[in-house]
Amino acid sequence: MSIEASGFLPINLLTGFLGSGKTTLLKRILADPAFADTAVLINEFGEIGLDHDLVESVDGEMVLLHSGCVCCTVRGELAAALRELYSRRESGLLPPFRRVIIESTGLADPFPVLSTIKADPVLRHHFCAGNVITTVDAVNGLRQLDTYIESNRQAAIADRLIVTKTDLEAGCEGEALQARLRTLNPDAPILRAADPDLDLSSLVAVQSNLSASSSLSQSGFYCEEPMQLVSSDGVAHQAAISSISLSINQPVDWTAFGLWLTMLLNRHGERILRVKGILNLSGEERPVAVHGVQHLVHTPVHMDGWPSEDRTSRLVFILDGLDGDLLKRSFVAFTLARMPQMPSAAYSMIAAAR
Ligand SMILES: Nc1nc2c(ncn2[C@@H]2O[C@H](COP(=O)(O)OP(=O)(O)OP(=O)(O)O)[C@@H](O)[C@H]2O)c(=O)[nH]1
Repeated sequence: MSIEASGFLPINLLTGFLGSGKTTLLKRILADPAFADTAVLINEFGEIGLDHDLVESVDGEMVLLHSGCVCCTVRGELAAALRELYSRRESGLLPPFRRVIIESTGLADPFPVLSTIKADPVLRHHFCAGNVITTVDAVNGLRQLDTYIESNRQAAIADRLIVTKTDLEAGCEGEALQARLRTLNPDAPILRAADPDLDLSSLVAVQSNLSASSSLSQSGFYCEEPMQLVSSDGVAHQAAISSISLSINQPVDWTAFGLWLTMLLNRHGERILRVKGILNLSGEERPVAVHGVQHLVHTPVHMDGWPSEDRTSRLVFILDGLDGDLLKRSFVAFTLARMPQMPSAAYSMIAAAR
């Protein structure tokens, strides 16, 4: 009996390190009419949540879990949000969605997230295990696996490993990354996001040979005792990681901003794990989404429109050991400049930051 036929609603966990392409993959899945009946929960690290704004024009229910990481600070909120989704579905306030996808933060340890769902008596009776889908960045993935234990855990627990950004990949890192992933997780298929034949239904499909109730205990999805993994340098991070959110309520000059961001990531990319934002650019009606992952600045993308009346430009940075105040001061110096040249104060702060 397939799980969908059993009446239990599969919960799929979409995980993967910061900036590895979770939201991009989620948008691709939700754009497929086959997944129209999907409820989505998005969790973000950082006080301004942006992903729900970046996932544009999605039918269905989308819930943003605010103010912290789902694996440590908002576990209760996750369980409550799932219960609420279910009860609204039952009372007809929501369409009868047939699966849930949770997009975790890029820093989430997936094990506590999964245990949270298993531990909740209400959820256990209505939901069942779907797949853990883990995105791995072909450009930054090896370095992230070397440095961050979360990245290893995310790869190890995956039912499906999706290597992203293979279109940007240089040199022979691809093979080394593949070998590392195989060591961490010998069983999960390793797929490429760029593969035109990537079968999305195989990502969110559920184990068809298990009954819903047995899958809760047998699948790796619900793991009581997380396996112990140690990053290659033997150091678990966490303490030094922080996030800062910046906003600016006047139109931004793209040339100056692009220069500021490029210099910043160039100089401090090692310690800037992620930057993302929505910008209100001078002379542009539509907002522009900007993304950076360590030293990599992605091509900015024009969004279809503003997600709300709010036209404020918003940026979120996730930092590892970099002084957030200094970054803020540099940003303020940048925003005070009226000319499209790099304001010297911002420049010198970037250069001076240690
Ligand atoms: N070239 C290329 N860019 C990609 C690919 N996948 C994602 N990106 C880009 O990588 C950047 C980050 O992608 P997101 O989907 O926002 O990553 P994320 O994992 O959701 O990020 P966080 O939620 O902050 O952890 C965006 O600019 C994407 O367009 C890919 O396969 N190829």
